[in-house]
This record gives sequence, C-alpha cells and structure tokens, in this order.
Amino acid sequence: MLIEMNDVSLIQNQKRIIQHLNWKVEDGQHWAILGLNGAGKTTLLNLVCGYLFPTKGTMKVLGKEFGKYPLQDLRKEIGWVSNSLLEKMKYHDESTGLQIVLSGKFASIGLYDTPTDADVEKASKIMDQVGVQKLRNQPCRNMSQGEKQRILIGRAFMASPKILILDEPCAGLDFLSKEQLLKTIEQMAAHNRTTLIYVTHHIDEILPVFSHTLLLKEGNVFSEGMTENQLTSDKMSQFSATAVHISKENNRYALKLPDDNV
Ligand SMILES: Nc1ncnc2c1ncn2[C@@H]1O[C@H](COP(=O)(O)OP(=O)(O)OP(=O)(O)O)[C@@H](O)[C@H]1O
Repeated sequence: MLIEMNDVSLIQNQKRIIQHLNWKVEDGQHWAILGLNGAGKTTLLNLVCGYLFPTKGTMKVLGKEFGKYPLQDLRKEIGWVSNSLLEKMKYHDESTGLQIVLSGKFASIGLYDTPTDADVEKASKIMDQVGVQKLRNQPCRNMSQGEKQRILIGRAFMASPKILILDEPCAGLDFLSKEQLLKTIEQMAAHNRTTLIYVTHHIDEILPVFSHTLLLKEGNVFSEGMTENQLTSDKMSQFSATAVHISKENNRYALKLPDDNV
C-alpha cells in the first residue's frame, strides 16, 4: 500500500479543510484527483508529502506512519511537479535542459553537484522518453512553458520516485502543448514503475492510464474507485450539483453543460 488515510481530518484557523477522509492507493494504480476550486486538493497533497499533519485520524505513506519516520527520507521518494516549481525555474534561466533534469538526482533545481557518467546516461534516457532531447543544451530562458513542464517531469523521474504528483500540469498550456504533455505522461507511466497522482479541474485530462479517480468535494471524498465508474453523467451531475453530460470518444472523456446551465 502506497498511501493509506484513515478518517483523516485537518483543521486550520478553525476551518475544517479535510473531513473524515479515507483513501487508499495501491501499487500499480495511477490516480486522478478531480475537484472544483477550493475542494482541498492542494491540502490533501500537502498531507501526503508531510507538509501538513492530520488533526485527527491516521495515515501511512509508503508504509511509514507519520511521526515515526524521518520526513526528509520520505519526501525523497515522492516527486511533486507543480506550478510553484515551474515558477522557481525563472531563477535558473541559464541552466540547460540536461542540467535541470540531472539536478533531480540532488533534489535541487540548478545543478550544483557533479553528476557521474551513469547519471548523465540516465538523464539522457529520460529525456528521450519525455521527448525533450532537443532541449539538452538549450537554456531554460528559451523554453516554452510546455517544454519546461516536460523538463520538470523528466527531472522528477531522475530521482526514481515511488509516487509522482502532477499538480495541474496542463494549466496555462495551449491545446497542442497540452496534448503533447498528456502523451508524455502516458509514455512515462508505461515505462516506469512510479505511481502517478494527477490533480486536475478538467475531466478531458483524465487519460486511460489513470485507472482510479478520486472526486474531492468540500474536503471530503465524494466518490472514489475505478475511473469509468466515477466519470459518469449521473455521478458528475451529483458531484457538481449541475446537470452535466459526460461522453467518451477515442478513450477521452468530455463534459458538456446543457445550454440553460451555462
Ligand atoms: N491555512 C488555511 N487556513 C484556513 N483555510 C484554508 C487554509 N488553507 C486552505 N484553506 C481553505 O481550504 C480550502 C481548500 O483549499 P485548497 O487550496 O486545498 O483547495 P484546492 O482544491 O487545491 O483549490 P484550487 O483548485 O483552487 O487550487 C479552501 O477553501 C481554502 O480557502
């Protein structure tokens, strides 16, 4: 079991942000977390990475109970690609694609340590998988946002994490860059043993590789389980308190609102 949360609640500033949450992630699964703004997605990720502690309930991540194991060691096994990481790339404008990917081994963003030949070989292989070999010697300042996202995903794989959190990776990407990034994510899932947790507001980003989906609402699990049982018109209408229609074509989900609900 990779993540095990039992009746977890989190209260901050007198506000109950997470309420009686139960969630289990097993080896070999890939999860999507879908929630509207303010549902508690970021808070849930902060709990998983040990940046926040449950007020009530118990949780284990990678089999380790919180408070009984050094968090530093645990965090090395969890990658987190987020917008704030993308922001930090601004301070490494001169670093090349290869340097950024390599730096994942040392949990830094720029490269301050000397990599071995084996590290460079591993980084090169990852860059092939992520489709960014052409950015090997290109400084970050010349990269598009979509290219930076793929470089950051490559950087995360450099540490061979057991869990990789992809926190709204398609936010701000144009439709072509988004499709390219989704393809990259699918490929990485096929080539690595890392469990992916993909956080999003949009159901069209939930690719077939995400076997399981958690619908998070008001800090609670609205529903969870096999993706095809979550992304149905009935369930999504209840979830969003709006009549919505879900369709699936070429293995991709789409959501449509009736005209009078817009
Ligand atoms: N420290 C805090 N004190 C009080 N309330 C907080 C605190 N941190 C978050 N919240 C509230 O908890 C709720 C969940 O926030 P969170 O950022 O986890 O949601 P989210 O699902 O990630 O949202 P978004 O999709 O908009 O990024 C929000 O209503 C937020 O205002």
